[in-house]
Amino acid sequence: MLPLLTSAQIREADAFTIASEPVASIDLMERAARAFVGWFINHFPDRNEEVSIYCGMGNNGGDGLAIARMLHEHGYSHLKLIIARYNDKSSADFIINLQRIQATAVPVVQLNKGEDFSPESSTIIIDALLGSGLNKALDGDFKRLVEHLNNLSSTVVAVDIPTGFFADGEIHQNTVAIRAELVITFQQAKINFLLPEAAEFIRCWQAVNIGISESFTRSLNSPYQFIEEQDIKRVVKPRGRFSNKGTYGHSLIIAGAAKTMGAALLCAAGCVYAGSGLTTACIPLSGLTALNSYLPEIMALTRDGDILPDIDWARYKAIAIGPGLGTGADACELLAFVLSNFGKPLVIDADGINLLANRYELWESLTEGSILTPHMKEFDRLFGDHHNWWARLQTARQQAIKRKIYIVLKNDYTITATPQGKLYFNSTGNAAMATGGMGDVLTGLLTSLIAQGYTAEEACLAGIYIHGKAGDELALPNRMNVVLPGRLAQQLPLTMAKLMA
Ligand SMILES: NC(=O)C1=CN([C@@H]2O[C@H](COP(=O)(O)OP(=O)(O)OC[C@H]3O[C@@H](n4cnc5c(N)ncnc54)[C@H](O)[C@@H]3O)[C@@H](O)[C@H]2O)[C@@H](O)CC1
Ligand SMILES: Nc1ncnc2c1ncn2[C@@H]1O[C@H](COP(=O)(O)OP(=O)(O)O)[C@@H](O)[C@H]1O
Ligand SMILES: [K+]
Repeated sequence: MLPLLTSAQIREADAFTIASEPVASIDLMERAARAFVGWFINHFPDRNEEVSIYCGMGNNGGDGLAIARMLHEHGYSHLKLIIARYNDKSSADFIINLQRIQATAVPVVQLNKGEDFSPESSTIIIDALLGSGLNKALDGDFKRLVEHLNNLSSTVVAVDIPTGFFADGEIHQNTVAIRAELVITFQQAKINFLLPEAAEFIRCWQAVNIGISESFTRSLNSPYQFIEEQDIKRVVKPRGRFSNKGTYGHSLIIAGAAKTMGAALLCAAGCVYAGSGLTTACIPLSGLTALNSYLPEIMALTRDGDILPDIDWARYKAIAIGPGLGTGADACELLAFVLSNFGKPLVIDADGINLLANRYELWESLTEGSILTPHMKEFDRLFGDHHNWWARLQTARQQAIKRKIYIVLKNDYTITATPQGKLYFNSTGNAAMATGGMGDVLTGLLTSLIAQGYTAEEACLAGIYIHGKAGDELALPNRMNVVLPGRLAQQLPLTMAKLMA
């Protein structure tokens, strides 16, 4: 698990590393610049390309100066350095690096307050204007310069953070920040890189290690954590010898309606392919033929109008409710019936969530440890409108703590909020998975893991990781534009086996 830090915590971790390693801050800057240059050279190996490096006067600017010097040493022959002298103070390490670059042949241009910009012909721009020291929205000269740079057709590579983009906290709709093709960021992704508001400013990012103290970083006990493959490998367990279907639990999927049977089928598929020993689907009678022909492995418990199904609660180790269920009175009665009788944590998705949003009294019977898997719209239906993702994160955290539940907020980087107040960001998955029914497969997968004896937290973290990883395995090597949910379900056994190896 990689802890993700706020800007304030990053400053603390930098200071701790400087004092305890010990390393002089100018040498830490040198390390950061070297790490940046390593990646830059890999991506842009042409030494004849015109590169302009825009520097502020703080440490981000100091990095830019060191980067320019190193690129010069690596033979980049068309470098230009532009220093935006918009602040009254410069940092000590900026001044040292300015002296070092002035001893080279790299041309340096100064931009003073209010001054017009000279034409820019470079194909690559390195943005080292402002980094994690950003303390207010851009205005005045910085705003003008960033807008000017964004209007060019050059490729922008940002140092640590695109200038104007806050590393954490709310991103407002009218934010002005550098639009970077690539951000080479120090030590760890910044929290806001993982939220959808980043899409406008960050095409892709790469974190480079600069040796910030890992033990100190962990000791900060950040609520924000980034899931790594090794975390999941530690959790998933291969099937044992002498095991049988009873070893891997019985799951019940309560889903589907006459015209949304597909949701029930996909959810059941996610469940059975993820290894549930037995899977029963509680579906309307009209869907029975479809179920039997799509997945003969699944047993059926049919529903008939508003008559509540006869569920033998003790048989099931895990129950999911919601995909394609509808939001009518029948569905609502059914949800209330399950909530008050099962007595164990549930996985609630889709219409199950919509029903909870409409009937707040149902929350009362929600068992602690249950898992809710809303996408953004379902989340806002449950907890009210949010104007940005940072606010949504805070609500997810508060609600997960208050109700002692797991909230899996689905997105590019799906976020799991836990009753302990952690927010885990998932790193797998891709846009080929943005297809109706994909969430149904995830619900089945989570239910399956619970039936197999994983804890709710293990099921959430491993489930979302495996789901995204299966999507990556299908889409990325074949450059597929779309992956269908049914195909993804079929991939799960292979994805899981690889993680268990
Ligand atoms: N502290 C360290 O040890 C390290 C820092 N590094 C670099 O240092 C950066 C942070 O440096 P700084 O803390 O000096 O901050 P920045 O270089 O991001 O910003 C410089 C100063 O600009 C001013 N400023 C902030 N927002 C502004 C705005 N909207 N308009 C005008 N002025 C504004 C602030 O006074 C701020 O301190 C990181 O992003 C990273 O690039 C790296 O060298 C690695 C090591
Ligand atoms: N761009 C993306 N990157 C990563 N994962 C994605 C992306 N788009 C969709 N997904 C995943 O696909 C699933 C979609 O779920 P959901 O919106 O509930 O779909 P549905 O309700 O149609 O089944 C989620 O698990 C989500 O994380
Ligand atoms: K920057």
